[in-house]
Formats: sequence, C-alpha cells, structure tokens
Amino acid sequence: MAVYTDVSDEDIARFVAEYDIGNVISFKGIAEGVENTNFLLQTDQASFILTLYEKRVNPDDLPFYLGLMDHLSAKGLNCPTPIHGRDGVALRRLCGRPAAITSFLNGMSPRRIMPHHCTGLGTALAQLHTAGQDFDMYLGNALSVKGWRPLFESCRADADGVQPGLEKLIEDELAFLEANWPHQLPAGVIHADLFPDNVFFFPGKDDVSGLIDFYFACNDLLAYDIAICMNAWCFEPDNSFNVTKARNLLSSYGKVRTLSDDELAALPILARGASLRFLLTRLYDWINTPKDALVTPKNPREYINKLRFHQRIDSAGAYGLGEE
Ligand SMILES: Nc1ncnc2c1ncn2[C@@H]1O[C@H](COP(=O)(O)OP(=O)(O)OP(=O)(O)O)[C@@H](O)[C@H]1O
Ligand SMILES: N[C@@H](CCO)C(=O)O
Repeated sequence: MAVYTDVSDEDIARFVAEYDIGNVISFKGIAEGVENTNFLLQTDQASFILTLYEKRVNPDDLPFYLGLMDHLSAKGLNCPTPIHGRDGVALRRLCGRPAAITSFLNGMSPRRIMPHHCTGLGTALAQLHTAGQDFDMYLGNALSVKGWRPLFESCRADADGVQPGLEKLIEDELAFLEANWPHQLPAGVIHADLFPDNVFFFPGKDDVSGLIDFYFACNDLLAYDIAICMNAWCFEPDNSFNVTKARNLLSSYGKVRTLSDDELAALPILARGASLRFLLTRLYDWINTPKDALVTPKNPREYINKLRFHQRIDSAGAYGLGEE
C-alpha cells in the first residue's frame, strides 16, 4: 500500500477550500503505487487525485512534472491535468509535504497484457514524444548512464547475495554501456516509467485512454523510452520475449513518429540500458527496504533475465521489425 502520510478530514477541507472544485464528498487512500501518497478525492463537481510527494521525489523537480502535465494536456494528450487553486498555484503543501491535485482519469491498467495493448501503447508513446517536443522546461535524467554507477556502488556489496555472479554481470555491463551508449540519438521529453500500471485502457478497446505517473519524466533519448516499454510490456511471465507484442509496439509507434535507422540500430543497446536501470533501482530497493515496510519491493531478478536476453541480440530485427 502507499499511504505514507495521514491527512485528516479537517486538513483536506482546508486544502480544498483553496480551489474552485466544489465541496468534498469522499476522500480515500489509494493502495496501489509505491512512491507517493495518493488519495481519490470526490467533490460534488468531479473526481480528482490528491498526491502528497514523498521522499524519493525531489521537490525542485515538481514544477517540471506539473508543467509537463499542463503542457501535454493542453496538446490533447490524455494525462492528469494539474488543478490550479484560485491563486493560480498548482503546487502547494499539505501535512508538511509538497502536494497537488490532478484530474482523475477513467480507464484501467491491463491485468493481462495482450498484443493489441502494445499497439495502443506504441501510438500513445509516440504522441507523448511528439507533444513534448515544444515543452520549454528541461530536466536531465538522473537515472541514465551517468547515474547508474553511483547507484551500483551503493549496493554492489550485497549484489551476489541476491544472485551469485550478479556483481560481475553488472560491472561488465556498466563498462560496456558507458563505452557504447548512443548519446547522439534524437532526444526530448520521455516518460521513463511507462509500465502497464501507468497506462489505462477502456475494456475491449485498443486505444490507450490515459497515461499517468509522470514523476520520472525527464529529457533523454526518445528511443530509450521505447526500450523501457519493450521490457515492461513484451516479456511473458515466464520471461520469454513476445515478438508480436514488440512488433506491434514498434510499428504503431513508427506510424506516428518515424524511427531513424540509427535509432533502430541502437535498440538492443538501449534495451540493455533499460534493463540495467530497473535492475539497479530494484536491487537497491530489495536491499534497503526494511522487512516490516508497508510496500513489497519488486524483484530485481526479472531484470537480470531481460538484460541477458538483450545481450544476445545483435540487431533490431530480433524485435520483429521487417516481419510485417
Ligand atoms: N490521474 C489519475 N486518475 C486515476 N487514477 C489515478 C490517477 N493517478 C493515480 N491513480 C491511481 O493511483 C495509483 C497510484 O498512482 P501512481 O502510479 O502515480 O503512484 P506512485 O506511488 O507514483 O506509484 P509507482 O511509481 O509505484 O507506479 C494508480 O495505480 C491509479 O490506480
Ligand atoms: N516501474 C518501476 C517501479 C516504479 O517506479 C519498476 O517496475 O521497477
């Protein structure tokens, strides 16, 4: 569960009085999610999400995230819209934490991922990249190549305790990625955490109905975001790679934003980087989450398997391209 900060009825009534969104009729903590405290807030006008930003979010980065959601919503992308108070301010404080209200999105994240979900995902991801091109704020990716080594150093001593040989696997992979990372590819705003729990669909529909959780968004290589999605969406629970899902993702993306030959050629290395990034953050959480914590850390081993898969790939053809 993820309600780290308790908010009383009086606190919420006082907070909502700063906005023109009606009177509170219900207010409930949301169990899903691990990073921030989220509440479903219903007023006599509409439903909203109230988020209190917890430790992992740097408060200095919040204007970027909220500004980006404002920008993308204005461009017609279905993402949470920050609600501004009567004074025009969207980012406030509640119970000692930075807090904001955003619009509630209907739809559900898919429980079982089917190939058609990956088609919708590719379209939505390319729309996000296109809509983000003229966003005028910049936030570097703290979790790209330069950030991986310090993260590794902070948990390398415990790596082999999670899986024998893991320290060497990561050390070798880091050295490879640091030497070969394709820094020159087209860049822009990326979501950077577009896992199935952050993508909504209406039942029986192929198109994405909404994207949420922009709190890892940043400026980085656009194709790196595709690699993150490929890892999160195109492997089956038994760790096998589903080439149909990958083909659907890449081909629907390409219909909205053309992928250059250089981006396509770089996909295997980007996918290795995307595997290492989530392997490292999961490894860190696995080692550092107290046993009695309210949240269960995600298993890093899943990303060892993904990394090993991409290490064996030498061209993007293995991801289903050219097979349509
Ligand atoms: N704008 C929204 N509309 C509808 N539901 C939302 C919205 N924002 C969040 N939720 C709900 O709250 C849950 C948690 O949100 P979110 O994923 O942003 O939390 P988080 O703590 O940042 O989690 P994580 O980083 O682990 O994915 C979502 O799974 C979804 O059910
Ligand atoms: N999506 C991340 C966790 C939330 O940021 C993961 O699966 O490791």
